Amino acid sequence: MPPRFPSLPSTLTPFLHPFLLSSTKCGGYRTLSNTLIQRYEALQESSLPKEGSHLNPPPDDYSNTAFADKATIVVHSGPGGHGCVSFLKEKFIAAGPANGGDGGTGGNIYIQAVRGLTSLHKLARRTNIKAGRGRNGQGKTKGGERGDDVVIQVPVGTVIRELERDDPVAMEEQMAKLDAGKGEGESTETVDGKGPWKWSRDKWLLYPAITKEDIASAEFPKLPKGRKSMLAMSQVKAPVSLDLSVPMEQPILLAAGAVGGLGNPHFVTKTVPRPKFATKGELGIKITLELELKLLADVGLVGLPNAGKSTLLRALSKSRARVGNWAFTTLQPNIGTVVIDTHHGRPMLRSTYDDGEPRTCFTIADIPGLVADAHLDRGLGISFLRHVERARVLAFVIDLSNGDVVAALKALWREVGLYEAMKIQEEQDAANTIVEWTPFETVDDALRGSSETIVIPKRGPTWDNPLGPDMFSIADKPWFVVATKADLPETQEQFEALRTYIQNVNNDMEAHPSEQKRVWRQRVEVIPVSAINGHGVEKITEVTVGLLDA
Ligand SMILES: Nc1nc2c(ncn2[C@@H]2O[C@H](COP(=O)(O)OP(=O)(O)OP(=O)(O)O)[C@@H](O)[C@H]2O)c(=O)[nH]1
Ligand SMILES: [Mg+2]
Repeated sequence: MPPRFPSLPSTLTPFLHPFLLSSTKCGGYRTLSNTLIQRYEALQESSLPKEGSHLNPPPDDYSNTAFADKATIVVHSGPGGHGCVSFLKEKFIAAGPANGGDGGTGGNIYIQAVRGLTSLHKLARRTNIKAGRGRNGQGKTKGGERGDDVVIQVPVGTVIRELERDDPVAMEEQMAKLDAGKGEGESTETVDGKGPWKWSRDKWLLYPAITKEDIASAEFPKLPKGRKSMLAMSQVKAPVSLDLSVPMEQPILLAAGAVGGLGNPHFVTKTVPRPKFATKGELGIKITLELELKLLADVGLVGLPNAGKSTLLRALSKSRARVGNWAFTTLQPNIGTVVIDTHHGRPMLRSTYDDGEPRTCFTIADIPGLVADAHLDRGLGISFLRHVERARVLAFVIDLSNGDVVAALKALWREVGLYEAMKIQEEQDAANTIVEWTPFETVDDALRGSSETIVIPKRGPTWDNPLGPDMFSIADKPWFVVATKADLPETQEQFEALRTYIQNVNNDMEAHPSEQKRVWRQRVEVIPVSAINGHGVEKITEVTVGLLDA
């Protein structure tokens, strides 16, 4: 068929600007006036933004988005402040009563999943996170101030697992229990060994002017047991294992600050009216945690290398992802935020989260290009596919100027499908693992080599085990196709081929490109865009919001 309008170049622009070629009632084509054609052609010629603009940047105009999806941190709750040894000093009182204040409680460590964060890179840089120490008690029965709390904010979709815990108070309690079990009625006081006194030197704070004789003759009271603050009751149960998949209104307590020491008035007895000692504050808890961001972004851009994913991200957001006319420009994910409500006037689109709260933005992840056999770890392989698995909606970015588009889409789905099949197999293997172990209880056992076989049953993720195998399906995710580089010549046929193919998939006349059985069954959209000009990209926002709200 001859071109419908011979004077126009055969690019896809007609379907980006269909009004230019709309047919009239009588079936013929509306004749465009010469001036309109001229303007249109001028638009065509100057259609590529000049090099150096935001959407067609030189390769060195980029900023690396700091991104990390894993972090290991050590959190320390604050140690308690020391109790104070002090005595009232008044003009006519020679030896005033004890009035040392208690030490302040150490700061707590909280954790909270919030919307708006997209990466763990800030946490990955900070290995140790410490809450403030409680202040020491002071004279005149003045208690020490509390230590500063720390709230660790993580993106929604973070899974937290405890690797190691050092809780001195709990350890002490355990030891005390063991001791109590050994000799009934025996005192649990620690014996320093050297002196005649029954006290653990590192637990007590002594008056600076105390003499050896004082110590030797002093009746030290029973050492207070390792104490915990009331807050410790509401601490997350050890070992910590959390799957923070929804935003939290209130942070939760990971590690409570340790209690402060007791001031000397606590130790006043008839025999010791002016105790020259107080206790030190307890030590805080130290927990090593492994954080992993399971949900990467709302939308993941899946495409072959050089398809135009990073340019598309630039067109949709303020991202300065690196763009270059070669494969593998992008080596790690760039996350961009698409703002749909700037809080100036009416929002561009109305959208809400599952909990009814209005959505003001969504995130897009531009990930490295996918090559054939990526599931066998070619190209950036598995690391790339791991990111695909984590997006809520997938946008397949197809370059209309680069050969057979239907084949490109099928190749992308094939890789994703193969990866998924491999992952499911791996997880099933892991889930059915048989662990053999030999609990030698007696020497006889060891000699006979008796062993016990434990089969760990297949389990899905639960609150206790959020890292349990999850039988996810990538083909189950909502998806759409972005046909990009529509400004280039000879792309219209490719777009038509792609549209026809997707229509057939939508009408069940073609198999789903993933060739999986359980697939997302709703209407798949094909959106033509020219990302480099920013044309047609609003439709992507509209479709994405529709899918996220569904
Ligand atoms: N004409 C035209 N060129 C485009 C368009 N989008 C991207 N390009 C060009 O295509 C090339 C590759 O773009 P990128 O955005 O870096 O592609 P990518 O998919 O991120 O590439 P990798 O990160 O390597 O996978 C660049 O030279 C872009 O200027 C478009 O809509 N029209
Ligand atoms: Mg890129």
